[in-house]
Amino acid sequence: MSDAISEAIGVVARSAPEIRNGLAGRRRKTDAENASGETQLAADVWADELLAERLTAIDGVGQFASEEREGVVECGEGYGVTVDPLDGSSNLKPNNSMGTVLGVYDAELPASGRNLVAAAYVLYGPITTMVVARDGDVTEYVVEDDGTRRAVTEDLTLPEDPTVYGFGGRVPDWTDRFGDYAREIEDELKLRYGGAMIGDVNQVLTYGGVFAYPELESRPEGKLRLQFEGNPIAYVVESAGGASSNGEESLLDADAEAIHQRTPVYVGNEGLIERLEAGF
Ligand SMILES: O=P(O)(O)OC[C@H]1O[C@](O)(COP(=O)(O)O)[C@@H](O)[C@@H]1O
Ligand SMILES: [Mg+2]
Ligand SMILES: [Mg+2]
Repeated sequence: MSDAISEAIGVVARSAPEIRNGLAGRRRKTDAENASGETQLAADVWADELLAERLTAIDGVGQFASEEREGVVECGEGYGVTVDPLDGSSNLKPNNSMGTVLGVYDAELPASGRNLVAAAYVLYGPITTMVVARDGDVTEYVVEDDGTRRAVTEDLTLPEDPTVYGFGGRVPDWTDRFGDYAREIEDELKLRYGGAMIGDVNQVLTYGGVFAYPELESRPEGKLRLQFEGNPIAYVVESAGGASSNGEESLLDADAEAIHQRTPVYVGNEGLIERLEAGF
């Protein structure tokens, strides 16, 4: 069974250069909406289909779910695999960073983050990198054009002295308690917000700090999805010595109720997440 975990990580790595190269011709909107009610880009649909085909073919993968498809695909016996095929796809038009997010759950989907056995993401930045968390270790790789990975940072951990923050959502839509927290953080750290969770979280992992897509007045449940985004990113950040929260508890402890359920997401250095929870 554990081979299926490596296989899933390998499939995402090997697909990354292909996904990157296929983006240029797929920047247009389709007429379709995903299960979260967002208009899909041609690239979202294409990356979803490519990853679905390859991940469901792995022996030991029993279920596949994606932000870009309604239901869970049953494909055999074994792990539940989730993907956000393209994270931050509204960045495709202005040609800014985007990512791909993978979660491997040893449980039926939707599943608690405590059932994750691995999580990983690809960052399509100036170079293509991949961060993989497994068995408590986090490794950063450069992904070569042929899809092979070269480790560049082993035992990745958050720097102790945080320097950056990035918070999503419109400021007037923030709740008072999140606004109060943001004001404190603005005094201490430097704003870096790129509009793709993966890019924004990767700089928190690199420089230390905090990323949030918070609860909003108009949408207390926030924007990001627990199964495809919140849990895998929490698993990576916690494995790197940081912390995660939905405002009350670790994202990994949140109840999994529906495959596309949303959640507020707060991840970063432990002290910064503790302060957030203390003010909530
Ligand atoms: O445009 P906003 O409101 O800042 O939202 C940005 C957030 O939405 C997302 O783009 C949602 O992910 P998708 O692009 O996969 O739907 C996150 O990557 C990002 O953190
Ligand atoms: Mg996303
Ligand atoms: Mg997406």
